[in-house]
Amino acid sequence: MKIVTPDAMRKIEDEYINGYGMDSFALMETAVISIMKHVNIKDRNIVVVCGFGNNAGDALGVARHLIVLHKIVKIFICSNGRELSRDCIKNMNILYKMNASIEFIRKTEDLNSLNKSISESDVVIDGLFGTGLSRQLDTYYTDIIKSINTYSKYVLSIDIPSGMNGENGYIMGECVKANKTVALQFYKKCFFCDKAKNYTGDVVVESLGIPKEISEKYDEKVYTSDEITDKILPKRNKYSHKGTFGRTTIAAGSEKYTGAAYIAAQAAVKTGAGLVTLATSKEQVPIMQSKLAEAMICDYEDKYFVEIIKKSNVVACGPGLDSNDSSLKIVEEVITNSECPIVFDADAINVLSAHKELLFGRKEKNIVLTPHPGEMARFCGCSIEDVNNKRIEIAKNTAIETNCIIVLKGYNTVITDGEKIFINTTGSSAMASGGMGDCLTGIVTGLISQGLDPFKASVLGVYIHGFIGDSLSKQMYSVTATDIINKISLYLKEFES
Ligand SMILES: NC(=O)C1=CN([C@@H]2O[C@H](COP(=O)(O)OP(=O)(O)OC[C@H]3O[C@@H](n4cnc5c(N)ncnc54)[C@H](OP(=O)(O)O)[C@@H]3O)[C@@H](O)[C@H]2O)[C@@H](O)CC1
Ligand SMILES: [K+]
Repeated sequence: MKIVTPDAMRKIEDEYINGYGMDSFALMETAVISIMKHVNIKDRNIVVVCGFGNNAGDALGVARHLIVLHKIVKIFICSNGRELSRDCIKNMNILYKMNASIEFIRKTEDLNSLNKSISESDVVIDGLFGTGLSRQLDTYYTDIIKSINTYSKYVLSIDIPSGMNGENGYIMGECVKANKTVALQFYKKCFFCDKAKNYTGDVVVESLGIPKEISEKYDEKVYTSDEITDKILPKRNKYSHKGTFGRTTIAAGSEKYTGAAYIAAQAAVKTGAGLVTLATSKEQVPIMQSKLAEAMICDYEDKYFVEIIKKSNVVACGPGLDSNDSSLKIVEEVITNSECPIVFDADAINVLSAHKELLFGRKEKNIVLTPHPGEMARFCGCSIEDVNNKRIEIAKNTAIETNCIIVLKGYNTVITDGEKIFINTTGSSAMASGGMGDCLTGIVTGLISQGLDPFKASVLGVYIHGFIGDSLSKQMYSVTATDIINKISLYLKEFES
């Protein structure tokens, strides 16, 4: 699904109303009806907190429907003297005719009534600000938001939790902590920023029926990954043989780290890569030979290592490497001897941070870097906090700068080729365990090996990795990389075209 900025949303709405002749109040009523689906019919006492724009207009429409359903509804308008939007006034006038309870919050003392009503309510409908919030809130508004957060039992936010900047997720002084956010028509970009989940609660998107040709015109090329993950895995032809599914080399492991190489190689095997060779350190060879039944093993010093890279359809490099000179040599060998796609992970990315020039001058955009925020920060020369605050921008700029595909891991992994951006929606903290990144590298590599282009393989690989984790975590308290590996081929069936 598409993800939009407030600016794009405004343009889409404007074109629909002013270009196509859609009635703005009818559009607001569509929003109202879709928000109503998320109000628990058992709730009796409802407080509706409104600002003065169209977010408030939506909230007033919701209030009207709730009154019709015989709910006890208290409406608070928090406009701080500002004139209400046209459609907001329309809804308010209908409410006056219906003898609805409407109070204006004008001064600090008025907050007492708001606090009391909220504490007696089952649910608060938050219609203070939506996509229109553009600057820091003053104390008039931060006090109202504090009241909601202090006294409410349950909050349903309309479009965006009030106080969150729809573009970058910044908290503009204070922000409503919603239990659920009903986003209108599209996900808003802010939902995928660091810590947004603490404020949005569960997010649901409700369609307003805006025609696709309008939204495509203002496409900012940011999507959730389910936009392309459905049925993109090619069907396995019954006449295929192991060569059909590609030759994969995994350059992983060092004297120091053992498990990562095994996990990455085994994940590639289980994803369906045809012929997998693990190149590893000399000390690891006998151990890996006994552990990996379906992969061939060689060591980095072997002359076979370069030969196999040259013959490969995809190479993965990095899991369990060390960040020393011998790792640099391995990374150089991988890059200089291959035209095929490469997936660089872990210490290979750390090595490349100091040797970005190795990434330049490739004919095709077929290198995938899969950093976690720490590796991304090192690669970009910024702090982890910077990365977390601007995940989408940093991933995109790095993709443009390096001509690589970037998979910035973490909650809502960002996958971008510098043009399109996909944000992953699968996976959870149940998967926060060692080896998960190595497993992901193996899955992405295994998908590329079978002919998927590196960008699609990255989007699908991240999605499947989290999807399996989510499914397993319904029955398991924590999920390990081995749990995922054991289930990959079973779950991949669901993604077959
Ligand atoms: N898109 C769609 O298709 C549909 C959208 N709909 C709904 O409309 C919502 C957007 O409505 P909106 O544009 O009227 O803005 P809203 O969020 O109500 O804010 C109100 C005003 O606040 C102001 N303001 C900004 N910062 C401020 C601050 N710090 N402190 C004080 N004031 C501040 C700013 O005005 P300014 O002061 O800049 O003139 C702004 O205009 C959207 O989220 C959705 O719920 C649906 O009805 C139907 C279809
Ligand atoms: K809101």
